[in-house]
Amino acid sequence: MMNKVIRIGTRESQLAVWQATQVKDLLSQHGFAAELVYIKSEGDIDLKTPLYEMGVQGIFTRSLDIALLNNRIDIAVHSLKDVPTQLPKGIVTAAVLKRASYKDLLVYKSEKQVVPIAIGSEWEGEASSQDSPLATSHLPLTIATSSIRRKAQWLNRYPNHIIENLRGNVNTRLQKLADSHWNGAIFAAAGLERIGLRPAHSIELDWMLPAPAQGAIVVACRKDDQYAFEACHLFNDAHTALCTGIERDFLRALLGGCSTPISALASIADDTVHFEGNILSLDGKEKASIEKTVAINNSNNLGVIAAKELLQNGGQVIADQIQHAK
Ligand SMILES: NCc1[nH]cc(CCC(=O)O)c1CC(=O)O
Repeated sequence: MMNKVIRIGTRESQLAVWQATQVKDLLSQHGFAAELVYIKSEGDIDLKTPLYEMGVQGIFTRSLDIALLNNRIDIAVHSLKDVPTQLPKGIVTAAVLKRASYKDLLVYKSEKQVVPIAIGSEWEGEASSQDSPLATSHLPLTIATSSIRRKAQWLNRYPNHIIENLRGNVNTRLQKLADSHWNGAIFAAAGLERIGLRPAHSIELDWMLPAPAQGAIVVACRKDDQYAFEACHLFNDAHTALCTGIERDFLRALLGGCSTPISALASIADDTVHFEGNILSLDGKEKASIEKTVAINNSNNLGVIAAKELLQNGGQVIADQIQHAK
């Protein structure tokens, strides 16, 4: 059985291929042969069952889910933050890899103009914007991102700034920034660092809370494929799996898979889990936050409990607003 070649499905972007190669190397280190299978688009797939019946949802993960269910690949490698909280029927998580940087990163044009604002740690948006020299002394920046979470958090802090839309994979987005008049654009640090494209003119946004599971890679396999599951589970990182599980429980309990400015970060220190989460209105004007620390062996329901508390403390109003706007 050890000579079976595990087929690793990946999308074709540089980042996706890097992540899939990482999994291939891990399998190889554990004595398993594997090969990459490039899955192009949904168009070339022969499948009779309507997607909604299979519960296939995510735009980034759908074609790989279908390839898995059609037995064209044995495992699929995803950025966990792109994976809908509800996995399709018949697909399970085989491993979550040790998390890289969870942070959001601002790539900027002019250091002098942008960096003091990006750091901006001496004031907190609405709380003290009157007495902050930063809040009043700078011209509004134009920042590019297509993430409603990043947009809402930036506008919450800097209400007079301008957010421009920026789509595409990380390579395209960097090029678009270079060709634009924008002051900067926001990326996941992990995405740029993995493929060696983090520019020198970039800075981490320590005040910005990441997307649930940002920076973590997940391996999915068919539920009945014990061989693939056991092979990949050898490099499952228990702490990352626990933290991203809490973050995704929080997301699911708040608004299911809907596209909403929801952020979450769980981290482990000694024997405790620290959790921070928030939900913002689309324009960034409204914000509700939650923070909790519990013992690690008491953290099972932390995501759901934090979501419930957040809903009771201003989160529900914001969630309703967003549902209404749809
Ligand atoms: N939404 C696209 C996406 N999905 C995963 C990453 C980067 C890697 C990660 O966050 O794990 C990115 C790029 C980005 O957000 O800039």
